[in-house]
Amino acid sequence: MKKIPVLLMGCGGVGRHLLQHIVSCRSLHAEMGVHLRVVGVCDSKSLVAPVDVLKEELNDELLSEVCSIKSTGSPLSNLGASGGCQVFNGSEAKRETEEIAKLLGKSTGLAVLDCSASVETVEILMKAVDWGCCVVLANKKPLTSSLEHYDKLALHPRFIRHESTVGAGLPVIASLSRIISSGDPVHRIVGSLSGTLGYVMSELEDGKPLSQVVRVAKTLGYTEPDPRDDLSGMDVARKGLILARLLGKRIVMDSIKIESLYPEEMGPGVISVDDFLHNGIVKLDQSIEERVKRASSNGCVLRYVCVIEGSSVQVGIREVSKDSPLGRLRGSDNIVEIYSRCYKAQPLVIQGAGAGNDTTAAGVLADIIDLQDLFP
Ligand SMILES: NC(=O)C1=CN([C@@H]2O[C@H](COP(=O)(O)OP(=O)(O)OC[C@H]3O[C@@H](n4cnc5c(N)ncnc54)[C@H](OP(=O)(O)O)[C@@H]3O)[C@@H](O)[C@H]2O)C=CC1
Ligand SMILES: N[C@@H](CC=O)C(=O)O
Repeated sequence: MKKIPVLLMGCGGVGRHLLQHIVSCRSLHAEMGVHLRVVGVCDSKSLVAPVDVLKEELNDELLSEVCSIKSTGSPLSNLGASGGCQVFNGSEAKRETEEIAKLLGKSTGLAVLDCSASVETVEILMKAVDWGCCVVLANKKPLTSSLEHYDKLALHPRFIRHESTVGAGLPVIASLSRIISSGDPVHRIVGSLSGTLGYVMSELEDGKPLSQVVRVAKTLGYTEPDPRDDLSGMDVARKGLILARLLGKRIVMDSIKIESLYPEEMGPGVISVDDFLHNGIVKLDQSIEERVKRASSNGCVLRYVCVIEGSSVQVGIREVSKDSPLGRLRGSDNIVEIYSRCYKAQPLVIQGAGAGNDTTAAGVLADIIDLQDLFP
């Protein structure tokens, strides 16, 4: 049986679903001759790991306990050391995470999984790459910070997978990578890349207020931890940047034109998430309702669209015909249209659920299995 050691950073909605998928797929993976050996789980402050990471793993019972503790909103540190596992907190957790990555990266191999929404993981990811670890990302931030970080992560393409960073579990990165490696030049990508904004726009069409649908989108697991990351267009811009960089464009976030759905005075530096969701966003209900009605009187609907063409990436609201593929999109579905030499008149179209913890975690799991040939 091939053993793949994995260390998970981030145990929120996506991370917990991933652990549940790993456990529920045990017999399927055994039939495939693969066993995922969980050697560490981190949240923002703690790490839980077996005493001897070379020989032991966190067993399925413990993984279930981790999931139930985190699903109540409690910190991982509540777990307490028991049953052969150790809990490290604060700077000790960071140090120990690095020790595990160094030890296993250089011996058995290790897949470091980033299911956090933090930019702080970049530091360990950079070191993990140097130590020979594989990296699997749901987190878009490491790929959308500086070009220096991007280049380092992308240097060994066989060692990195990040399908869930664009379109959640949809095969967007895999399809685009195949087109690129076949030498088929991609001219243009047009897409609705946000599950949250797709859901919001189609619910607005049904006459619901923005404030209400954003709160529902959060409970459904579609939004980023701070839904303003979606509403500002930043999350879509990150996806656009990831696709553009995959196409070889040397661009940075500052060069992307982004339309935000809320004004600066409701931004993260000014009011809290709770304040925004309970008091701020209701003030936007009327203006967006009017915009939806204006579009409807033209036979159109609003969609938050990303267009990548040449070295330009633009993201913002567009009025599109109700009968167009973008206009027919419902709920959290994403659509990505890729135009290339081979897909010139009719684009290659990828469409389906583009957000949600279940599908995102499934995408991460498929990425890990895709790396199996790199492990002894
Ligand atoms: N939900 C979706 O549909 C999709 C999500 N994604 C991406 O998946 C990622 C996770 O999303 P989601 O699960 O909803 O987010 P959550 O906020 O639910 O979970 C984030 C987790 O990351 C932990 N964390 C924060 N900082 C660090 C750190 N420095 N090191 C280790 N762990 C850390 C948090 O710890 P603590 O619990 O202590 O706060 C928390 O457990 C995001 O990057 C998101 O963009 C991608 C595609 C689709
Ligand atoms: N918040 C994101 C989640 C996936 O990346 C979205 O709504 O698309």
